[in-house]
Amino acid sequence: MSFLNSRKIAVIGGGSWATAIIKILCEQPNVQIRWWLRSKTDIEHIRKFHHNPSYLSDVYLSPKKVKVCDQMNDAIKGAEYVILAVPAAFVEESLHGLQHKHFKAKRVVSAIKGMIPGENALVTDWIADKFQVALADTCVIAGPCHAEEVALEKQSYLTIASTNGDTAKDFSGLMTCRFVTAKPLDDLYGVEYAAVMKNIVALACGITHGLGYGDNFQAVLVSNAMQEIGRFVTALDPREREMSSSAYLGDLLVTAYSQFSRNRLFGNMVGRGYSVKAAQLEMKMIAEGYYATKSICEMNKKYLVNLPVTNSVYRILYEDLSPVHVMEDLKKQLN
Ligand SMILES: NC(=O)C1=CN([C@@H]2O[C@H](COP(=O)(O)OP(=O)(O)OC[C@H]3O[C@@H](n4cnc5c(N)ncnc54)[C@H](OP(=O)(O)O)[C@@H]3O)[C@@H](O)[C@H]2O)C=CC1
Ligand SMILES: O=C(CO)COP(=O)(O)O
Repeated sequence: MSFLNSRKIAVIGGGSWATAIIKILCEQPNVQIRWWLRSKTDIEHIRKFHHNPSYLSDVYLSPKKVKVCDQMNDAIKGAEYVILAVPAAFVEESLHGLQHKHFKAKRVVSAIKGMIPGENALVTDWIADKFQVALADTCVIAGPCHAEEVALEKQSYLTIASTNGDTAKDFSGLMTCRFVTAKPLDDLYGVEYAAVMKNIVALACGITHGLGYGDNFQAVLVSNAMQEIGRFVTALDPREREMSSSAYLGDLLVTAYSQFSRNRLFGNMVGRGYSVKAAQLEMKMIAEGYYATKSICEMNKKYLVNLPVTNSVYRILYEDLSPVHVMEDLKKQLN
């Protein structure tokens, strides 16, 4: 396959998910990936040794398919798809200096399960607004999938959601390989909000686990939380959707129960008595649910949906209330 015929993809972000996505894409015979990451030392290391020293360092990154770039412009120039894989809180800073013209004739893929803090915007909405990209030229990568399991080539499923069926189908093809099955779906908002909210639930699961609650309680917490996510998503974007499918329930389950979940780990530290600041300092990785909790609670001032789990996490993380007391209170609201 010549360079001219290859699929050109830019990946923005140097963390575990960006590294895993590149591994998946490299399974395609005909891709050329340009990868922007902010760390100059990581860039140098990847150029020399073809592994990311900071995240998923076992993953081999073929130099035939992957070119690392320290300039954002070089990464996105000529790309058909631009995949955003930095935590939501750093999207604005990472894309600083880019304008509408840089996104012309490109489709933007959000691999992010978070909201732009301060603006309380979904990443696809924010991109559409800020860079005048048509919403139909955006899509999201969702579904229950931890980067660490991709690195181990454990069978995984992804959902590619877009309002544009052709984009969802085409990009699903690029994300399907020996160990990943990606399926298209047309519910962009529902999938994106569910992916944001499941992180908050995983924080709650971590907190209760850290406090000493067991599996019996967590099952009740997760099933109540699933109803909560359904209520919120329906209030914002009412339509028929199968909430028990893997893009919604599946992602909630893996994040709530997996040893690899950053959000669960963060919550667990808070439940065991770490302050929020100390837990953040302890973790190199980012727990999106921390930011999402604030965004969803602020948004909900308008929608007034009953969100007992999200409100409880907010009270612990942002009002500095005792996790013990907040969970005692939550217990009375579950069924
Ligand atoms: N990891 C996973 O399994 C999955 C993650 N996602 C989503 O992917 C997105 C990216 O997360 P993930 O790859 O896991 O992140 P990680 O927690 O693995 O890595 C953190 C990333 O954030 C960057 N970062 C940290 N602080 C800053 C800062 N102040 N300014 C700019 N960048 C900073 C790091 O860059 P540096 O190394 O230079 O510090 C690194 O790229 C999130 O929205 C997450 O929800 C979605 C599905 C699965
Ligand atoms: O979204 C994920 C798995 O589907 C990753 O969740 P964490 O960020 O909690 O690790």
